[in-house]
Amino acid sequence: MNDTAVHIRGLVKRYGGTSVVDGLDLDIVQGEVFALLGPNGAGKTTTVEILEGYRKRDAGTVSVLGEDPGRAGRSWRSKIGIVAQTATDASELTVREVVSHFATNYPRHRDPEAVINQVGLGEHAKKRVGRLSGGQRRRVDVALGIIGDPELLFLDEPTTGFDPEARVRFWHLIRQLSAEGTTIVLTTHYLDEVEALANRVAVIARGRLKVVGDPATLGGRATAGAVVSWRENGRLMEETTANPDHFVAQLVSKNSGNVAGLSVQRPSLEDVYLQMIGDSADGAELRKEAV
Ligand SMILES: Nc1ncnc2c1ncn2[C@@H]1O[C@H](COP(=O)(O)OP(=O)(O)OP(=O)(O)O)[C@@H](O)[C@H]1O
Repeated sequence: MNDTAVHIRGLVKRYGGTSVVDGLDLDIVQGEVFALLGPNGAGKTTTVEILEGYRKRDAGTVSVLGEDPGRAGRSWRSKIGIVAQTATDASELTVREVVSHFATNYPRHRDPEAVINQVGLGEHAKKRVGRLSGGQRRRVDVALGIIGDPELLFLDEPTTGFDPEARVRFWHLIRQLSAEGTTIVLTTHYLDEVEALANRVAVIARGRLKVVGDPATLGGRATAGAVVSWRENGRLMEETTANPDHFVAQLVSKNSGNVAGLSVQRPSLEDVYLQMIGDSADGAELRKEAV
């Protein structure tokens, strides 16, 4: 059985002679939550829109659920869910009307009421979409993305504008969809979202793949040196060590089991991501912009 949901080899997209996607290779396995991470303008949305069949490529091979998105038809499209970066237009229709109407596009769709509740809009079902707040309207986008019960769901910066409670609720929904077998391609700038949701993450810069892997171990962060800190006689002490388990055991033993303010910190996903981006030309550009 072919368990590859997305297969990309040598993908190129050019605008005015500049390659904004520049020889990208990626494989996304069925059932995984796969995150795309990269600075503004890295080529993430362009790549995703090619995978969705909404942009033409200039070179390379692309297969999404076994078909070329540039040529695939209606039955393929009905297996794809999309939450695009640009939000749904303000509508005079109510949330319930919009979601129910959208459902009729799909041969096999979820129950509109259940979906409205899942995205946390149950008490706003009778409100016109145009009267919702920005974050609530974004939740309508998510509802429309999942109403067709997609096999593959593209989420392009889905939680922008969400309040913290809505984000946690959204994460719960994504985990639920993933547990049911939906493959999810998530583009986000929130590193905590990547850590909370993604099985694997690809870091893209200037249209090229820099690294792909498990967010927990990306860039060797799980085995990188750790900073152990603690308080001794009222002073803050710090030690960088490649073997924090051993160091902490010694510290605990030396202090008869009582170490004040003990903490062990390994590089965060943000640390390794910024390091990777900083190592590239994009980082140099970002630093230049920041001056
Ligand atoms: N239709 C277009 N015509 C010309 N250039 C374009 C077009 N669409 C995108 N680009 C350029 O391609 C590059 C990649 O854009 P893209 O939207 O894919 O980046 P991104 O990684 O999704 O960025 P962000 O994080 O800001 O959403 C950018 O430099 C952008 O200006």
